[in-house]
Amino acid sequence: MPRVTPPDVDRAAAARAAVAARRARAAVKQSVAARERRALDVAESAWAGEPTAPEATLRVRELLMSIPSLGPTRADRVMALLGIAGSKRVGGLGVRQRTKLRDYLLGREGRGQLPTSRLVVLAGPTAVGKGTVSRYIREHYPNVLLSISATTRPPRAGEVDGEHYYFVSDAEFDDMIARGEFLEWATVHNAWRYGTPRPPIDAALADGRSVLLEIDLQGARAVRGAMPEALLVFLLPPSWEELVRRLVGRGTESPEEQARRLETAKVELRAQDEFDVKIVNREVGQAAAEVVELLAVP
Ligand SMILES: Nc1ncnc2c1ncn2[C@@H]1O[C@H](COP(=O)(O)OP(=O)(O)OP(=O)(O)O)[C@@H](O)[C@H]1O
Ligand SMILES: Nc1nc2c(ncn2[C@@H]2O[C@H](COP(=O)(O)O)[C@@H](O)[C@H]2O)c(=O)[nH]1
Repeated sequence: MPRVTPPDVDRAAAARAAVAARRARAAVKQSVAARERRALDVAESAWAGEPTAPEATLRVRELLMSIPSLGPTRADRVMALLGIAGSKRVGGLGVRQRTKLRDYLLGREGRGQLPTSRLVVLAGPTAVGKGTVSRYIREHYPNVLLSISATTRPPRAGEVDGEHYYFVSDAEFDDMIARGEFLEWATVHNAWRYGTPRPPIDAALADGRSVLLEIDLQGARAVRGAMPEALLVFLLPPSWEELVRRLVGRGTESPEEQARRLETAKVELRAQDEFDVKIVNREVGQAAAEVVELLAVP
């Protein structure tokens, strides 16, 4: 039997402590995984059983908070991202919300495979400030990847090709459609065509980087169809009167065009509940910060 000298005793104790710590960490991990699995089981049995069953009457917030790493703040944030109101009960969720919650809980189970990036789509009525908020993000958050659309509209003063848009001819736009290069495209305000090039988005997401698109309502709907995992954000004005003030104050449209856009805006505002998250653009910096926060995967 080898003699154990004092330094060896220290080393042996340290090794035993390290093994114990590893085991404790593994046990904690297992119990977290078990509680995540349990949260999913509770949700599934709520949806399979009676609406009055205890699982069904449980609030989604409480269900989420049964997961050890989710405190009240993170649970609220997850609910906002999933588009679930704070008061909702598990059994009261609609089909789409159930799918989102299920995907979220399933994603947590295999945390290793959970995506680290996200596609966020920012849309909203004309003149609400989509362009202004996007510009603010471009200037103040250089790490955010903003998709650059192609458009057949001519550049405005100060706009740079390849930075604000890819300014292309009608024929070039047709070619891009034919080559299947767009994630979505649309004719906006009955005037020019705009499209989101898909290859840079696929590359960024595969690389673990989130991407922000600032597009119109038709585009947002098309993205939802093509990539249901995208997060759709609707930018709202503080009031209808303020929206009119912004459109008229911008002074880039004729009175006839303003009237036409305001009619479209009424239709667009009615679509707000199709979106996962709503942000009111009261102050540009604040709205931009809220959008940027959504680009991080919780
Ligand atoms: N938070 C805000 N407070 C006050 N004015 C704002 C705010 N955000 C934007 N604006 C102003 O509102 C006007 C419209 O903004 P912007 O052009 O960004 O809208 P948009 O949603 O991109 O419009 P469109 O879809 O018609 O291109 C601009 O004059 C802009 O300076
Ligand atoms: N469907 C898409 N809409 C887009 C895209 N890029 C921009 N837009 C929207 O167009 C209008 C007008 O933009 P403007 O810069 O000419 O004022 C605005 O609502 C944008 O959100 C796109 O790729 N697809």
